[in-house]
Amino acid sequence: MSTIDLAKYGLTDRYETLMRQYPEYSVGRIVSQEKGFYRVITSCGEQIAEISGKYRYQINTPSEYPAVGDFVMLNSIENSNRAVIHQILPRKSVFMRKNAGTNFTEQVVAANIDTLFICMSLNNDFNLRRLERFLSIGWNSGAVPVIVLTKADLCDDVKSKQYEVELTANGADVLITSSMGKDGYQKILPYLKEGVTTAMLGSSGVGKSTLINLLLGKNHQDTQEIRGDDKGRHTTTRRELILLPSGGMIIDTPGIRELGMWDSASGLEKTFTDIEAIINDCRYKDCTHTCEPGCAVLSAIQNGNLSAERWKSYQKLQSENAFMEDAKDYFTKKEKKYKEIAKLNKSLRK
Ligand SMILES: Nc1nc2c(ncn2[C@@H]2O[C@H](COP(=O)(O)OP(=O)(O)OP(=O)(O)O)[C@@H](O)[C@H]2O)c(=O)[nH]1
Ligand SMILES: [Zn+2]
Repeated sequence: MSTIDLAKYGLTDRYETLMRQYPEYSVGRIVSQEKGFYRVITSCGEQIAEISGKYRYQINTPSEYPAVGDFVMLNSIENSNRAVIHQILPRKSVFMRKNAGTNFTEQVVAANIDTLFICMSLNNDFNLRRLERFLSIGWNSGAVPVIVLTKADLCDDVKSKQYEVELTANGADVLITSSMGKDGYQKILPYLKEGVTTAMLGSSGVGKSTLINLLLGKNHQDTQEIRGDDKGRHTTTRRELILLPSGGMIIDTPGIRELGMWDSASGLEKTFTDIEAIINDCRYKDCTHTCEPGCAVLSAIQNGNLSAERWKSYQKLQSENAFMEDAKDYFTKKEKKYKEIAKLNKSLRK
């Protein structure tokens, strides 16, 4: 059986002390959250875990659910790669997302991030007010923000912009990067030490994925083989807490991205009124805009009224939104169901 050194995954003395309260369980760190289960890295490898019914019943607020980056106490189910989560160890830092318009007020998008890279591009995205907002999200979380100015190759007054940012940064480090040159991301490397957890925050398109891919040296969508499946099927799983070859980790979740998504209170519709109008002209109400006759989106792209890039960006933001909606829906339903079952059990025992 493989033994994994959890220090690489950020298990420090702090957590070692905290986990001693639960000698009956072993420790693991959540690397991704999927519909209905978590992937947890443990000293024996990756396991698929669910929260115990008892823990779920004790949950009072959504923030008590485990999230990517959490250290959890679990017990493994023998002869399987499954486990049950019984406790979350106290968080060192936490990123919350507020859901406007629902009673689902706060949700944890990631936990235990040490260093937060706040990315802002030196060209179109440059906006000191937004930087201030991101900095406050960073400081509030408990992580240490580091400002990463991207796309230096597209800016001809780097020095003066750097100066403005340093005045706004209020003590946070400011790094200049470009993903065009081979070495444009080197300044980030000193922050990626073994056991350190990082994340990238910033508006869409500032170059976060490009930087992450450079740091990884490959595309981070892993293809994993499902073992024990007679069809030898392949599935794509997205690991959201990723170990970097340089040491250290990066957390890249749709939730974290979403924190950087909105510049103001405006929603997707407001940002993409042009696309919403085009979609209205599709022949079919349930048009998927992929192959249908009379699809207004496809013809707008073809005749140049809509750029394929803008369409791609819209779809990306849409799917991030859908992901959050699904998660919200799942939690609400599951919570309700478990509470009902627990109540029923309680009344039967009386
Ligand atoms: N010129 C230049 N272009 C860059 C640089 N970094 C990224 N880009 C380009 O900018 C575009 C957006 O980059 P992404 O890495 O997808 O941006 P992102 O921040 O991950 O965007 P989201 O996934 O929407 O959050 C891509 O076309 C990149 O090729 C850079 O340093 N210089
Ligand atoms: Zn269409």
